[in-house]
Amino acid sequence: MNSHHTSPAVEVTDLTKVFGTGTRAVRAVDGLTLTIDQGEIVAFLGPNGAGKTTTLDTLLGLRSPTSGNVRVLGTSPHRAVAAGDLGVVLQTDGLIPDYTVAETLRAVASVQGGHATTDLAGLAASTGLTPILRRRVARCSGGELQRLRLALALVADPRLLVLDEPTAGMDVTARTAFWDTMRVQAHGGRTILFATHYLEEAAAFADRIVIIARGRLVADGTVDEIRALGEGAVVSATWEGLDEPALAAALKVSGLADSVLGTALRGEHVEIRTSAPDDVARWLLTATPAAHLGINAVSLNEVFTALTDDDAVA
Ligand SMILES: Nc1ncnc2c1ncn2[C@@H]1O[C@H](COP(=O)(O)OP(=O)(O)OP(=O)(O)O)[C@@H](O)[C@H]1O
Repeated sequence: MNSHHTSPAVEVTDLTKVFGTGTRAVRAVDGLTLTIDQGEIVAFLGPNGAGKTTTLDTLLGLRSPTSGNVRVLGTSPHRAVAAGDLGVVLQTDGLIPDYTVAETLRAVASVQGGHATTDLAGLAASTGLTPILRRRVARCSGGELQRLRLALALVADPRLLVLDEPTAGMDVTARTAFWDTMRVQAHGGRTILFATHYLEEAAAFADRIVIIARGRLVADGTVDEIRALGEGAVVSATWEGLDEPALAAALKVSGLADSVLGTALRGEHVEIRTSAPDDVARWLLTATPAAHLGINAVSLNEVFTALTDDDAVA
């Protein structure tokens, strides 16, 4: 086997990208190191301005690093693109409004030359475009356009597919349909790297979640590993007639106040985030009027906010 097949799909080493100079310099990516193996499906998350797009642009050869190194499938981004190994779905691109979906597919396939699939009908079918092949680009919905962009990215059957917020602005139905299509494409060892703001879709679709903030890596792991970074669990219950002072007083008497990381009270619904969920649950059931008890892991959203919060201690 040659190194082309065994090398990582993506190797980012100490990548830094600075825009501008002097007092106006922006460190968009700040010493990022990341390896993605072939066949992995990775979600790339971070708040606005975290450096996701800049990192992806560097991987695609659209920007050069200020320092550090980026390799794609064992070679430079430019070589990987030239070899047809890299498929890309970006937030903006130059689709031609007057072309139909079919014409767009044919045009892109023709410029890809020898790398392009000869089975455009099959590609259209697998990306859900068959019913709209004769529709003009100008008349396509946002979700249809993204499926078209996906099909264009797949024309050369690339081994690495990079998508920058592919479902931004889609409604829930369109997002679900898009990821159903993506599932079909995530076969045969294709590596998929996508940036997103939607934690649920990262958790539902990716094997691995990479979170960056201010250009730096803040977390990297499976969905369960990321979730486990959230401290404690949330015990929820209904408690008739409860108000904030009564809750504080009851917790004080319970002897469990030290384990409590936070509380939220909405009407009769109380949530207690705690490092001792079993003890808090037992106390609620045996020593208080609380009912309808539930214990849940801290949500991914809460973990994400805690990890990427600007005020968080690094
Ligand atoms: N061409 C540029 N010139 C100057 N600054 C830039 C440029 N491109 C990006 N930046 C800055 O670099 C930082 C990272 O931006 P980037 O677009 O990579 O973040 P992002 O994580 O993709 O954000 P979003 O989720 O909002 O798309 C931001 O502060 C942004 O303003």
